[in-house]
Amino acid sequence: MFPTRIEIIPSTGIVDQVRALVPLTTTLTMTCLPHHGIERTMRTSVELSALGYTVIPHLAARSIHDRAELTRIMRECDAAGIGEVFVIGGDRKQPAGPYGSALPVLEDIAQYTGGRMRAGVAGYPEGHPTVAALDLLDALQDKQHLATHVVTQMCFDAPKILDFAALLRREGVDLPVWAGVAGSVPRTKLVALATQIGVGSSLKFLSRKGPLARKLLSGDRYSPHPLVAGLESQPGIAGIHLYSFNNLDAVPNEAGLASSPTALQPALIRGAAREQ
Ligand SMILES: NC(=O)C1=CN([C@@H]2O[C@H](COP(=O)(O)OP(=O)(O)OC[C@H]3O[C@@H](n4cnc5c(N)ncnc54)[C@H](O)[C@@H]3O)[C@@H](O)[C@H]2O)C=CC1
Ligand SMILES: Nc1nc(=O)c2c([nH]1)NC[C@@H]1CN(c3ccc(C(=O)N[C@@H](CCC(=O)O)C(=O)O)cc3)CN21
Repeated sequence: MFPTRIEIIPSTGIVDQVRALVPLTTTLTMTCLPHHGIERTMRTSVELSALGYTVIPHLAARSIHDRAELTRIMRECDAAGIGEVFVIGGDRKQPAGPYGSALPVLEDIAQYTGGRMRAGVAGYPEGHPTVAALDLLDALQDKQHLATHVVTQMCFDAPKILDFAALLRREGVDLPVWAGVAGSVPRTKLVALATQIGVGSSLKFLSRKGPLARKLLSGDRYSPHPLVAGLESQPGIAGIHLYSFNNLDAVPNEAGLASSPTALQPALIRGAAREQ
């Protein structure tokens, strides 16, 4: 089984929800949305870290107000025992401060921490709605000496993720690739979220593709099970980054795990606890 990390959104009440449903040994990654800001990501990360979880805050470059804020964040990470962050450009149209993209944030983090902070960066197996594929590849090549791994944007197609990992190798990017996979969330919610983040067309394409693809989207909930199985059968992927969208509930009994694909999310959440 792949090592698995669970991405959560720092919504109100999430700390109690995580505490109730997710094993303490799990690695969690904490989204940074433009309307939340980084402070909320950091506050929730520090709280969960204090409870004993391994937490990876997302630092959206465009949401950082100034360099002093970044040094504050690094100090908070240090005090909380947080040794890894995920550095992303961010969805804010206009940067709040001096950082327009991930690279200068990675550079400052490396400088402030003497290279001790591990940092993930994003990869796009299906491209990006507004940034050209070559620009994204250039950016990855520029960032790789400061990064420890790549996490892929949500994608619904195993061959596309594997091809992307192979492309990175050919282009000289040797970082481990974690596959970004949507968790078991209600289908209508997934379609809305995928559209919002610019991967809606791949999801719609999937829904027209064939019996297996249709099965993924049939019923009330998306199931990541066939996608994860498709990745597991091939080399090239370091682990699963599960976009849970905070659907951490519905932990079934053990008997349900082997046969029910919708039970995969709880299985992955339990599996995530074995990453360490
Ligand atoms: N994959 C993920 O998990 C997430 C992806 N994003 C999206 O990813 C974009 C790029 O972030 P990274 O992959 O870290 O690339 P990056 O920050 O390394 O930048 C790569 C290229 O995209 C441009 N860019 C970055 N943010 C932009 C924006 N908001 N609008 C227009 N151009 C932008 C940069 O100027 C650069 O040419 C974000 O702006 C956002 O749309 C945001 C949050 C999470
Ligand atoms: N472009 C982009 N931006 C992102 O923020 C992002 C990606 N891509 N790809 C992977 C994940 C998925 N992300 C998301 C996207 C939307 C919600 C979401 O639930 N949005 C709710 C608001 C939640 C809240 O405010 O508490 C919504 O209704 O918009 C969560 C995580 C974060 N990441």
